[in-house]
Amino acid sequence: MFAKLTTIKNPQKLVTLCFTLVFFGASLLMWREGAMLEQAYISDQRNTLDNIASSLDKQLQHSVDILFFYQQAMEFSLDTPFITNNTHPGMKAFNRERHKPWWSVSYDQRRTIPVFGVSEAFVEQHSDLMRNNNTIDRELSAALELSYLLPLSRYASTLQFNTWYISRAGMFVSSNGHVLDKSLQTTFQRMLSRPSFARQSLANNPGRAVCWSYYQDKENPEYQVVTASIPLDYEGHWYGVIGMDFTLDVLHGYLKGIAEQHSTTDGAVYLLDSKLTALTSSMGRHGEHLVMSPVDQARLAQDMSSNTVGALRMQNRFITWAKLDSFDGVLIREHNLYQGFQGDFGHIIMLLLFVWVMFTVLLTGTWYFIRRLVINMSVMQNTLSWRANYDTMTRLFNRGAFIDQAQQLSASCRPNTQPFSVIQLDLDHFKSINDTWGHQAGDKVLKHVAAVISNTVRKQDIAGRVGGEEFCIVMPGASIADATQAAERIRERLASKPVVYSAEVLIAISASFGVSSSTEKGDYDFEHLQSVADKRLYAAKEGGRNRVCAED
Ligand SMILES: Nc1nc2c(ncn2[C@@H]2O[C@H](COP(=O)(O)OP(=O)(O)OP(=O)(O)O)[C@@H](O)[C@H]2O)c(=O)[nH]1
Repeated sequence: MFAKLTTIKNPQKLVTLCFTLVFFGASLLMWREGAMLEQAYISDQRNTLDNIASSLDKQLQHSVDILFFYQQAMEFSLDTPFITNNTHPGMKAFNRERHKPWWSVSYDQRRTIPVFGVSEAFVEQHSDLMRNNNTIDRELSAALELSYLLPLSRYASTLQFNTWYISRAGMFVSSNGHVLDKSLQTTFQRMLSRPSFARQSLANNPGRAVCWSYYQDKENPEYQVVTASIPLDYEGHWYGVIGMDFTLDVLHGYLKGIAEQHSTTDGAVYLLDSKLTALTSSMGRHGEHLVMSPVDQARLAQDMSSNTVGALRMQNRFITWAKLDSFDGVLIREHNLYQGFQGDFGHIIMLLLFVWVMFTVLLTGTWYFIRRLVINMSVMQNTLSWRANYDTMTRLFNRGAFIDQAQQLSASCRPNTQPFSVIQLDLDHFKSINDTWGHQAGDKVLKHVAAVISNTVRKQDIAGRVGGEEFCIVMPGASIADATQAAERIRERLASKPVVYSAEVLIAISASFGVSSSTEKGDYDFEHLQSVADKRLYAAKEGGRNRVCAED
């Protein structure tokens, strides 16, 4: 195992790979933690908004229940009126006033709110209006009974700002009352034009359900209300509409209060109508703080088409939404990134991020340190292994490694009887170079000789320094003649050029060569071939040096 590891070519790459795996593994775990926290955050946000929506729903439903109570009271009155003929004081007053452009009838000044009305001519001008003399006494009776009940609504803890009844016979009752002057006609006209009235016709609301609408007065833009309205029908005839107005101020105050109750002051809660227009919010009377692009609105609408509560991330904002049961709209809560980080979940995420950054820094530091260590070890190992095989001065194989290589080569040539030759080389009078110019000069000569050998032999040949000033070359595929020629070339190159030791000192050198080959006797024993070459080298020395001897 260790041996395998030591032969890995790029241990630093392996270290980097291991650290990368650890980094990605740990980051994945952190990311998973973060994703789980995000889910918990989303559920928390949803629950909070769901609670707010339920509270608002409860309040609105309570108001709507009161609206139904008024409707039933008026239906009961239509069924069993207390005014049954024209002799009744209320009827007498109505008959006196009905032709005036504006009028009021009140039954008991202390307890009731007056019933206000417009003229006969006004009624005739409007296609939606109709004053039926056969039913007007019943309707007036019902309106007067409602005027008894409406002052009580202030004791019910509801959100409404104004409760009213508008009759198609040209009269109305409003819990906020009215001044008896010509503005009454304008008020009546405005009430007719509001969607809360128009949407309650038999054609527009065949199911006779509660209708929610938003209204902003064109002449007085500050007057903005959300209205719940229900029709008043009796014996198949549509008499009028009972409604409740909730001003944006009231709704804003309610949202603000409830948001504070749920400790959600760090994020705004908005009330949106069915067209996803923000009506009001916990931040301000209007919903103008909410900025939603058409794309965001489309995403929200799509999400809302299949759920009643949900959450969406929009750029750097987080939106939770909940549909309201009683109101045809939606409540949304907006949290920006900064607000998100302020809460408990934000703190945990920050801590997680901090741990991840610290871990990454430590891991990077450790990776750098270990990588450097491994690189240094690898360089040291390579140097040691090179030194085990090579001669540091000449950069040729050292004696041991050369003999190993030469034996392997001769063994590989033997099966095919491929020629295999050996050249043994010894510098002439090298001692006198050392003695004359010093050991440094001798070393330079040895390097020069090694360079000449390396540049002269072929790629497949191997050269080594086998003694002090002794070299050996093995040549696979070379016959005795080829090897002799090669030895001759080396000899000539050495003898023809002196070694430049310094500017003034040129050292003339020569060498003697002994050559042997398997082509002589079919002998592939390297040691034997080397000893033959050695003997011939001595013969060359004996014969006067600076020569090649290739035979006995
Ligand atoms: N500078 C240097 N000298 C070396 C090194 N190794 C061996 N020598 C010297 O090489 C010389 C070899 O001398 P000898 O064996 O007498 O041979 P020679 O002087 O070349 O004479 P012949 O071989 O007979 O021509 C010795 O003086 C060694 O000290 C070396 O690495 N560097």
